[in-house]
Amino acid sequence: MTTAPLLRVSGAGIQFGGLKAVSDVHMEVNEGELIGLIGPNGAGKTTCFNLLTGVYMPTEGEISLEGQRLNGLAPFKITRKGISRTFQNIRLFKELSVLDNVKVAYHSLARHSMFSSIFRLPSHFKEEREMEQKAIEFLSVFDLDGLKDETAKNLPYGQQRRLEIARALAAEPKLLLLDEPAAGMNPQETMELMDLIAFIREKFDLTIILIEHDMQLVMGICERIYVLDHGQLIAEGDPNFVRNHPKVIEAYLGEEVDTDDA
Ligand SMILES: Nc1ncnc2c1ncn2[C@@H]1O[C@H](COP(=O)(O)OP(=O)(O)OP(=O)(O)O)[C@@H](O)[C@H]1O
Repeated sequence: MTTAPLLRVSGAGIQFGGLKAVSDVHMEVNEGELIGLIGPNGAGKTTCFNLLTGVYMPTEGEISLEGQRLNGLAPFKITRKGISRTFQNIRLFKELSVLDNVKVAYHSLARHSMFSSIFRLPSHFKEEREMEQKAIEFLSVFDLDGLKDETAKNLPYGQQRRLEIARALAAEPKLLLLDEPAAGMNPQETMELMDLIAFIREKFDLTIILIEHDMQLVMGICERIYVLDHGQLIAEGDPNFVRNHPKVIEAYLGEEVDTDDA
């Protein structure tokens, strides 16, 4: 018996004016997979994430999650359906506490009504308490619970990156999209982050797509990799297949890249 993929991207693309930033992309991602999305600068990786999360509406093709079409849905609706993400440039509420950053993400899913919030009904307080408890649990996974009252902007860079992932997870996604989560981290932080990604994938039953420039890192943890160049998929397969693919080698020529075994 074959099971349907969690995410299916069929010929998706987007055109900005005369520029086809992404074109005819096909992807099938199964539940539980950890997938790499790589490609040279400007290849269209972030644009793909923007298509998957409703930031941009595809001008061609179709995107579906668990068989449900996502084209045209607003980003918050797509989050509710189960896709959340982090950004290449960290996007936190910098003036809020670490805890509040995670709680804000919960609020987008909260069941309590505007009525119960405005009139401060018991159900409102109960849900608030539960939310806070859950937020602290999330923070502890990322070793940030001890910093819950710290203002987000005061965290060192590596911890801000981890907080961003915690926040994305608070939306209880099925599919987590990580856009260069290790950008700006030192090698030690990067190693720790990769362990953390492997850990949260198991703990929260996640499917993950990871954009990352560090090839060694991608090759080390991803089972399958999609490679984009000039907005088009040029290769897809396991790390070994991809690192030896002539089109991939050609696309990366001129870029400093280390494809040695991780
Ligand atoms: N809103 C937009 N309007 C016009 N062009 C855009 C827009 N968003 C992306 N592009 C173009 O689409 C192409 C792909 O950009 P994208 O940021 O997706 O690449 P990338 O692979 O993520 O690059 P990098 O690795 O440098 O982050 C680029 O040529 C970019 O200029």
